[in-house]
Amino acid sequence: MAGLDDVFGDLFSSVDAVVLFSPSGSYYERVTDIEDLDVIVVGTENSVGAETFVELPLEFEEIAERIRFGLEGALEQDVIEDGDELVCATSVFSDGIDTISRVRADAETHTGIYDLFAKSRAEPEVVKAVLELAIELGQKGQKGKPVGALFVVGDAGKVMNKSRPLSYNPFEKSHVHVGDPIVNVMLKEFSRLDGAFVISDAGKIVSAYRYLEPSAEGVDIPKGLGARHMAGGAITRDTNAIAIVLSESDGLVRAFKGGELILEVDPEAY
Ligand SMILES: Nc1ncnc2c1ncn2[C@@H]1O[C@H](COP(=O)(O)OP(=O)(O)OP(=O)(O)O)[C@@H](O)[C@H]1O
Ligand SMILES: [Mn+2]
Repeated sequence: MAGLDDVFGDLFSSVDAVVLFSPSGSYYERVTDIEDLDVIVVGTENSVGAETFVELPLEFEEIAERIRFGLEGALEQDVIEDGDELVCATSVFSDGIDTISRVRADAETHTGIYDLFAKSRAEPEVVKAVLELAIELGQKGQKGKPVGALFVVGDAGKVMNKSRPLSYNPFEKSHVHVGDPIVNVMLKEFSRLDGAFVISDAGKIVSAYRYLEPSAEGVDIPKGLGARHMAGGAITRDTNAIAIVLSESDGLVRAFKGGELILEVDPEAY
């Protein structure tokens, strides 16, 4: 008679490391007691004082995202290597760890999502709020029609210096922040109009209707993307901003950083 170990034991054979997502102190200690086992802790803070720690800017709700982000960070920090076999332990249904996934580290599936959040000037929550807004706008469009939008996030002073107004700035004297539901409605409304939104590191809407005039020198973005994407990509080379672009023509949301396309998501997949 086979036991559960015969069936599920494979999950644990020839594992290179165990990745614990936000473990409790006692859980962490029990796992580190196992001989010859590399243990990596991933979480928003290193509350267990782990030797090897990868910081998450957010607790991703979606487990696949949480794991992908954690592993991308671990690869980035060289605490795991391409091809490593990993056991990832995380919580889905309770406060404690209740779910195990066996995952193979794959440097090629690098999405850039770690860089986007963890290595940007803007606050992770701000980056997340803008990304979510762009995805939502991509799903619904504006009054049923597909809509495009360009958000430039972070390093706003420099971005303002490399752009000019296309019209009067409706956010001129306001102190409103992205992520606020009312502000998101305004941003969606204004997305029908031309130009870019400029957002500060802390999420303040600095301006709408900006025409970006970055130098396009050394910018390498995929062929076939138009002026909005070129301007969005180029401003991130000229400044320390990131750009999140919703395409009106193909419906995809793209993020640029350092003049490069680093993330491409289909809003319909969310
Ligand atoms: N330099 C720029 N700064 C700010 N906004 C711009 C700039 N260039 C273009 N846009 C905006 O992008 C809109 C679409 O332009 P275009 O079709 O060339 O871009 P695109 O990259 O093909 O985007 P889409 O995929 O949405 O069509 C323009 O109507 C304008 O609002
Ligand atoms: Mn176009």
